[in-house]
Amino acid sequence: MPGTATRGMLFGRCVKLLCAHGARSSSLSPSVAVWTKGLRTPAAATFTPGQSRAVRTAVTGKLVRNGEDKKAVICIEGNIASGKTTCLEYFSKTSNIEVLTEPVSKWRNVRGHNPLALMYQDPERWGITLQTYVQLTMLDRHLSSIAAPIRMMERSIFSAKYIFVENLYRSGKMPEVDYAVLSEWFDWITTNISIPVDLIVYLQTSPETCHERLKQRCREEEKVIPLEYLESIHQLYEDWLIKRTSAPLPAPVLVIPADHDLQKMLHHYEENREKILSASYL
Ligand SMILES: Nc1ncnc2c1ncn2[C@@H]1O[C@H](COP(=O)(O)OP(=O)(O)O)[C@@H](O)[C@H]1O
Ligand SMILES: Nc1ccn([C@H]2C[C@H](O)[C@@H](COP(=O)(O)O)O2)c(=O)n1
Repeated sequence: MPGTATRGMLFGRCVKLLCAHGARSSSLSPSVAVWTKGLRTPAAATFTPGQSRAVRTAVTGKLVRNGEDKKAVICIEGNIASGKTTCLEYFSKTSNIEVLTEPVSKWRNVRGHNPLALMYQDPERWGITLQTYVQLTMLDRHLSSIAAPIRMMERSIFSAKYIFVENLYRSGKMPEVDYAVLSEWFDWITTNISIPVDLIVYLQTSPETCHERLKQRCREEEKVIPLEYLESIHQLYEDWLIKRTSAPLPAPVLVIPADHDLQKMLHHYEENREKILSASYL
């Protein structure tokens, strides 16, 4: 139909935009890898031996970033200040693992603006702004090329939506129209782009522990966070990853109790090393 863009055309434009942006000035990872739309029929796949970026297809019909779909993806999930960065730091010393922390520095400075601070100051006005940017930067994290065979990420595009956007909306701090627009974006992305996750590691803490660690970390923007905010985030995490009643799980969940002191936590990480890394055999 004249003037009507198909989904494929829309995606083509989207990828071209990302490429152009990456090449120009974006602080997002440059999108230079070859992309392909996964075909529904595996028999129709074309594969050129010896070319690392050869065209590959998937049975799902989703767009796949070539080569990256073979790597294991582990997402470390948990409340604010639960110890995710500390956990990633520990595993960063393991060869074969590339860790990708949450792009918080971008959320604190996008072209001179601080949407994280704005969101905490006035969530009704700035929640959509922050969460739109979080969604983009988390997608960029999921799709970035890495050299190692195992990708360990802090959080995911899934928790951004199922925990933080959901929390803003349910607490009445995000207007319904903002929630609807963010949901449309999220649904489009997850329907059309392959975002594989092999394992979720849930650092399970009490909100009180996080509150203490948050105060200790003393991030300027977060000084206004009350215990009740951490309780809401905790409840949403429990509903998603433990009760499994709220939103789809993108991967199996390994729960690590994380209220313990640092030394004990490092010991727990070591104890769970094999279970965590076994995600790469799946
Ligand atoms: N097991 C622990 N016991 C005490 N403090 C911790 C522990 N793990 C992390 N911390 C401290 O708590 C704060 C938040 O930890 P961090 O790893 O940044 O959490 P997250 O990345 O989940 O927000 C930091 O100051 C960190 O040094
Ligand atoms: N979708 C998201 C993700 C994170 N945040 C906030 C919460 C914290 O203030 C900060 C970083 O989180 P941490 O890694 O310390 O747990 O970003 C958010 O508002 N929305």
